[in-house]
Amino acid sequence: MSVHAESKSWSVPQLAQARAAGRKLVMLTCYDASFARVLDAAGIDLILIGDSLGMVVQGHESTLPVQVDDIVYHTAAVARAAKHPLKIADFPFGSDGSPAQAFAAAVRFIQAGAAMVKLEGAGHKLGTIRYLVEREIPVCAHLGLTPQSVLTMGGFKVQGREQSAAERLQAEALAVAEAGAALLVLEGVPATLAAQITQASPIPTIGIGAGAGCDGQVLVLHDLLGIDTGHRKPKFVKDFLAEGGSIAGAVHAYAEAVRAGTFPTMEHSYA
Ligand SMILES: Nc1nc(=O)c2c([nH]1)NC[C@@H]1CN(c3ccc(C(=O)N[C@@H](CCC(=O)O)C(=O)O)cc3)CN21
Ligand SMILES: CC(C)C(=O)C(=O)O
Ligand SMILES: [Mg+2]
Repeated sequence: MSVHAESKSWSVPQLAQARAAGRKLVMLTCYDASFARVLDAAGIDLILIGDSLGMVVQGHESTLPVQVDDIVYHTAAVARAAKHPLKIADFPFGSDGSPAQAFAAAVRFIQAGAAMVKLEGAGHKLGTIRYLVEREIPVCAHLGLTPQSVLTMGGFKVQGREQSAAERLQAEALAVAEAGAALLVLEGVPATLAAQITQASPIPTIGIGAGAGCDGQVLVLHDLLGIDTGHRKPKFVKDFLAEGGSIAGAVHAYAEAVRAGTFPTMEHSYA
């Protein structure tokens, strides 16, 4: 039996309560049971079974080859071991193209142990968010640098730098909340813009490369452990293993830094 830093299990309504109480939300990606035990014991609030597994576990150049079966498999492994964190399963590319298709995948994610599902984008995805929420499936939105848009973006590029793009992002953030999303990941967005979006947002925001003004932070687990995944390292990545001294210590150091507001600094953000 592991010793848990937090004894409670997270529920979706508690996300808004944490935000109202001024408590930062600490999220990490995780793909297997052994690491899930470490994250659970360290008191991580939210675990994302991210489609980033395509790059850090499967060795692909992008997240595009990931399948629904892969997310189901890894969600089940994580859910067996992590009891307290809220588990969020990431829709892989092409699995959320229509509301009915997304619903079928979401049911598999929930039955594998997820409590929430995450999808990239707004636009036609707003209808899908509404469709899932009406069917009692909690949804996390994801805007800004959406890695599944790598082909149209022409690479993993910071989003919202021009005024028109910033305004579009602000409108999308309000729209996903209006459609029923309960959480919003902001990735690869200038820190000032992410802070403005967070202030205007009716739902909590989680940043990755979006500055310290968000309501919480997320990182890819392998990045926090300083593992060379063979891909270009984004500016927002910080190796916590050096200061943490061990894998559990690194996860702990990350959680403490997010809660204290000492991570990220501008060194790990975009101006
Ligand atoms: N290990 C890992 N960490 C991640 O954060 C991550 C993945 N994999 N795979 C899926 C996506 C891809 N991500 C990425 C990948 C690269 C950059 C990157 O190199 N960005 C440039 C931005 C340049 C600019 O537009 O100014 C950078 O210099 O940080 C950002 C996000 C985030 N996600
Ligand atoms: C980087 C996070 C937000 C993600 O979507 C993933 O890990 O797949
Ligand atoms: Mg993802």
